[in-house]
Order: sequence, then structure tokens, then C-alpha cells
Amino acid sequence: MTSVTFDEALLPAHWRDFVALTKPRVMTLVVFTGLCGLLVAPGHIHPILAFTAILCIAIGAGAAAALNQWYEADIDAKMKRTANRPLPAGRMDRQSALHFGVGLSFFSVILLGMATNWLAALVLAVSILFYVFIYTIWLKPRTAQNIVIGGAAGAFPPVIGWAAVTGDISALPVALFMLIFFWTPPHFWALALFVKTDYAAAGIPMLPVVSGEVVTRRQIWAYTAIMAVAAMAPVLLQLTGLVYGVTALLGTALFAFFAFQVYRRRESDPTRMQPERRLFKYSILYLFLLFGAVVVDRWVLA
Ligand code: HEM
Ligand SMILES: CC(C)=CCC/C(C)=C/CC/C(C)=C/COP(=O)(O)OP(=O)(O)O
Repeated sequence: MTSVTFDEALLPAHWRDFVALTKPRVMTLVVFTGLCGLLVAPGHIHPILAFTAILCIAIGAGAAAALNQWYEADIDAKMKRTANRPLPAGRMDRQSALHFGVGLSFFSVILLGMATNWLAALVLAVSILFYVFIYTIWLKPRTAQNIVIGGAAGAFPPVIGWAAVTGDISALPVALFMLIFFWTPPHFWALALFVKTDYAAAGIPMLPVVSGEVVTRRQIWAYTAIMAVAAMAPVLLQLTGLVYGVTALLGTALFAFFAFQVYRRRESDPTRMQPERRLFKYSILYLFLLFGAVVVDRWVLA
């Protein structure tokens, strides 16, 4: 384990490195889906407790991201996309990242349990453990199916938000979990197609590296079909209203269109935006839109 000597000249960058360790951009969507889960749940929660619950999801997710980078510092150093993270770039020692991640994991779970209930805290703990142990340590270095199973970690936040209010888990949060679960493979494999060389260099068995582009494009298309069913399930089960129904229908149709372009593409055309890049970008907007629509249905049209 390396240790960096304390250098006062590094001080201004110091807190920024801890923020970077939480993968703040990715976590915005994680927190947003958690917030939506909380907002659509029936029942009352004091605004301060609601805020605390969302804060705990953010802190827990950030802590899990820190532990992911603590474990993967050597891998991140080999990839262009991740080489400038605080650990591989040498701006932070591994032990600080470990203490930060473990400390905040305990803090977020215990605070959530005390502020809301222990079911919500348990699900937060499970998602942190899932991301760190099942995905990062166990599956990611071993199998190309890593994100299909490991991706479940990122699907828990709406369940946590819901449970924080109700103390239980019912059909709608399960449906929202399934939506994120089946959304994750197209989201990630689209990106993996255009950073394939990075993963190959780091020796990570991501699908495009192990099975090739054609298989990956087919799998993206297959998971998009399953995701479409998951996206429409809340409508068919009458768990949501018209705004979600229309948003999910149109949003998913566009998702399927982009996924189909990814599926069809064989040769790269440097003059146009790559379909996989477009699908990746749109996948993020898509989840924001659908989760936002569930909330609009519940609050504006109730
Ligand atoms: C195992 C599952 C997942 C994997 C492997 C994965 C992987 C990635 C990777 C490698 C990036 C590239 C950008 C970066 O390094 O910052 C990314 C971006 C992103 N991911 Fe995922 N992701 C997963 C699940 C999720 C989930 C569950 C969410 C939220 C619900 C999410 C939200 C985002 C967002 C918002 C970005 C864009 C960040 C930016 O603007 O830079 N991802 N994802
Ligand atoms: C509440 C809670 C604990 C939520 C966890 C959220 C979660 C698991 C999000 C997954 C998203 C993510 C950053 C994947 C990155 O994969 P990677 O780590 O393989 O990406 P990298 O190559 O950029 O390190």
C-alpha cells in the first residue's frame, strides 16, 4: 500500500479529490431515482427526515464508489478514462480512500436507520455490499456478465426511498427496481463498445472484449426488449398514470430505435456520431424522464 506524504500545497485539491472519489456525476441519477422512490411512496414523512434519507442514499452511494476505487486503483491506472482519478493519479493514498469509504458506509446506514426505519437502512447496506463485494471484487474481474448481476446494486435506490417512507416494499418499487436492472446492460454495454480498448488494456472481461462487438450489439438489443417490458409494466399493472404511460411509451420507442441502430451497425462511420455513443447519452436522459414522470403522475395529477 502506498502512502503519500502530506503536502500543504495539495490542500486546495484535497477536498475535491474526496468529492471525485464519490463519482458525483453518476451518483446524481442514483440519488434522483432514490428521491423519486421517496416522493411517490404513499404516506407522510417529515421534510427533514426525507432530506436526511436522500442524503444517506447519496453518502452511501458515494462511499460505495470510494470503495470501488480503493479496490481498483491499479486497474483505473491502466485506463485512459480513469487514470486521472485521485488514487491512480497519486493525489490520495489508498488507506484514506478505504477509511473514507468504510466510515461513510456505516455512517449512512446507521443514520438512515435512526432517521427513518431499519428496512430502508438494510436495503442501503445491501446495495453498498452488492456494489463492492458482488460486483467490484467478485464478478467484474471474472465474467462478462458482471454488470447484468452486479448492476442490481444501482437498482436499489428507489426501493430505499420508498421504504424510508412506508417501512415496506410493494409492487411499484419492485417495478422501478426492475426497470433500472434491465436498463443497466444497454446503458453500460453501449459505453463499453466505445471504450473497449480501455477495458482490454486493463484486462477486464467486459462483453465487447470477451465476445466481440456483434454479440454485444445483439445483447444490447435483447436487453432493450426486456427493459421495454419492464418500462411498460407499471402501466399494465395500473401502478402509474397517464403521464408515465405516455412518457414510457415514447421514451422507450426512442430507446429501442437507438438500440436498433446500434444492433444494425457493423462498420464505423467517422462522419456521424456513433450510434453507441448516442444510445449511452440517451440512456441517462431516459431514466431521468421516466422517473420524473412517475412523480408528476403522483403529485401533479393526483
Ligand atoms: C453495474 C452497473 C453500471 C455500470 C458498470 C456503469 C458504468 C458507467 C460508466 C463506466 C460510466 C462512464 C462515466 C464515468 O466513468 O464517470 C457511466 C456513466 C454514467 N452512469 Fe452508469 N453504470 C452502471 C449503472 C448505472 C446506474 C444504476 C446509474 C443510475 C441510476 C448510472 C448512471 C450513470 C450516469 C448518470 C452516467 C454519466 C456520468 C457523466 O455524465 O459523466 N449508471 N456508467
Ligand atoms: C445506494 C448505492 C450503494 C448505490 C450504488 C450505485 C451503483 C452501484 C451504481 C453503479 C454505477 C457505477 C458507478 C458503475 C460504474 O461501474 P464501474 O465501477 O465498473 O466503473 P468504472 O470503470 O468507472 O470504475
